[in-house]
Amino acid sequence: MYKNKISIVGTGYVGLVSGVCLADFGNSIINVDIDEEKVAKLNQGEVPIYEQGLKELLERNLKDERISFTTDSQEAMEESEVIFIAVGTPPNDDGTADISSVLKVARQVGKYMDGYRVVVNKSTVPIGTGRKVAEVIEEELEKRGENYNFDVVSNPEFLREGRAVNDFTDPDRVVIGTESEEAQEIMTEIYRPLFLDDVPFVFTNLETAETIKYASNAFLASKISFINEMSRLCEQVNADVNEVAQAMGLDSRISHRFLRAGPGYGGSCFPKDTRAIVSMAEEAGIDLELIKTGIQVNREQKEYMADKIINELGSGEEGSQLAGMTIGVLGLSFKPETDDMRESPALTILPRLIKEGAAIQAFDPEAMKNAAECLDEYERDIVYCANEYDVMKNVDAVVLLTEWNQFRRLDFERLKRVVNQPVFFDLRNVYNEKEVAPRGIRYIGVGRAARPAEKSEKI
Ligand SMILES: NC(=O)c1ccc[n+]([C@@H]2O[C@H](COP(=O)([O-])OP(=O)(O)OC[C@H]3O[C@@H](n4cnc5c(N)ncnc54)[C@H](O)[C@@H]3O)[C@@H](O)[C@H]2O)c1
Ligand SMILES: O=c1ccn([C@@H]2O[C@H](COP(=O)(O)OP(=O)(O)O[C@H]3O[C@H](CO)[C@@H](O)[C@H](O)[C@H]3O)[C@@H](O)[C@H]2O)c(=O)[nH]1
Repeated sequence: MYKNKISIVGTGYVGLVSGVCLADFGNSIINVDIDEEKVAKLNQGEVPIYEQGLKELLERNLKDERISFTTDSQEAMEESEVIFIAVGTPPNDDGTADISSVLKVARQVGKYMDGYRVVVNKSTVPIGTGRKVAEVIEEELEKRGENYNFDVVSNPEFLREGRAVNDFTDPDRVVIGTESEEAQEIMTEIYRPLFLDDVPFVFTNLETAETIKYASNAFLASKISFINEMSRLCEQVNADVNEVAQAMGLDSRISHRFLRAGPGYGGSCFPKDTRAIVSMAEEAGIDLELIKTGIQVNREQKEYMADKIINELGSGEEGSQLAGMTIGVLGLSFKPETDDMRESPALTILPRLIKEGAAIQAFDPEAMKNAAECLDEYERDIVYCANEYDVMKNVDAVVLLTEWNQFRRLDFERLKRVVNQPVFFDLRNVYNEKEVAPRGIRYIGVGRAARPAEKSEKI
């Protein structure tokens, strides 16, 4: 049985969730970060991100002393035979992934290791990075005149924000890319509860594992762009995209998952990883046309949603279409159950509405602090409200932007009483025209059948 300590460098979504969950699997974890404040809070059991179930799991494993947090990477790396790299790989301006933090950690491994080490890349890194990590470690060892043995493993992470603990502890697969049998055995021990639970393990080489991560994200992102493009067609031909997606999904080769039309995908992964795979393919002389088009469709979809609102409500006067109007916005994060605003459709749609003269009243259960930071240049145009019904007060339209559970059962009678104009844009197709329109509220979804002519006049 594998007994040594494991270092996990990085305490973001991936590093922290991996650390806490692997501790819960019975491993002894040292979680390292350069952020002193974060480390101090984590040692007190405070979780800096909003993630279901994480706090309870952290508290339990801190109490049982299976996990600790530190800024001292040297001590952590000296004490651990296995070192996970889970630091950020943000996009450079040209779309390529910035792997400087990953290589920095690799350099530290080379500096501090004092025996055999398994270095596990959990960050999403360009194909070939595993080999670079090995080179950097070799360089450092050479400088020291040492010749310790080590293996590099690619172990990409597939968790979703908001469901991270669940995804980590009940994954569809675990991918382990390494040519070393010893490292493979150690990795299997670390994930032993999943291995025993018959979770599929994919053992492959470094490059294949790195490619699996990008290919998976690019496929899912393209699937969303596909249905979003279909939604535009549906609007023109009196079809309903929800029904189309549902029926398509009944074909098990297609599956209905990730086939929900909406305002476009956001978040820290799909936008960044699709751009990165396109860049790395270009470097390899390959033009990923399909993925490039998916990215373009997604960019357009966010604008298309803003156009939808402006065209429906606007005066026709370019630049001041929405002058004097107030629009209520429900949800700001890129998806429910997270406070993450990265690449959220709200960051495209709200500025467009404001530029056309609208004032915004908005509410999000978790993301308002982050939203206020991201949208600080529009500070004077956005009022952040206490709840969904305050958002609706005296507005000229309500826009459902993120499908938080509490927005899935709105009191439309109350909405009608407090709004100035009863217009409801449902950008996540949570409702449908049949249930909303009979209450005297104009309903506009995404890719839904065009309304009958007599109902389509503006109110
Ligand atoms: N967020 C997700 O849902 C998700 C899912 C799968 C994969 N990924 C990938 O995992 C990686 C990490 O993503 P994240 O969302 O956890 O990032 P994040 O930005 O939330 O966290 C990164 C953490 O690493 C720390 N850090 C940076 N440099 C460091 C260093 N040299 N030493 C120690 N700590 C350092 C930062 O302080 C930060 O706490 C990325 O490559 C990302 O693409 C993310
Ligand atoms: O049918 C769908 C499904 C998702 N989305 C949008 O797609 C984005 C991403 O959603 P989701 O995949 O749930 O969130 P992430 O946390 O970004 O997770 C993705 O990115 C992670 C980081 O790489 C991967 O680990 C996960 O497997 C992958 O799902 C969000 O804006 C969603 O609103 C849709 O519009 N329609």
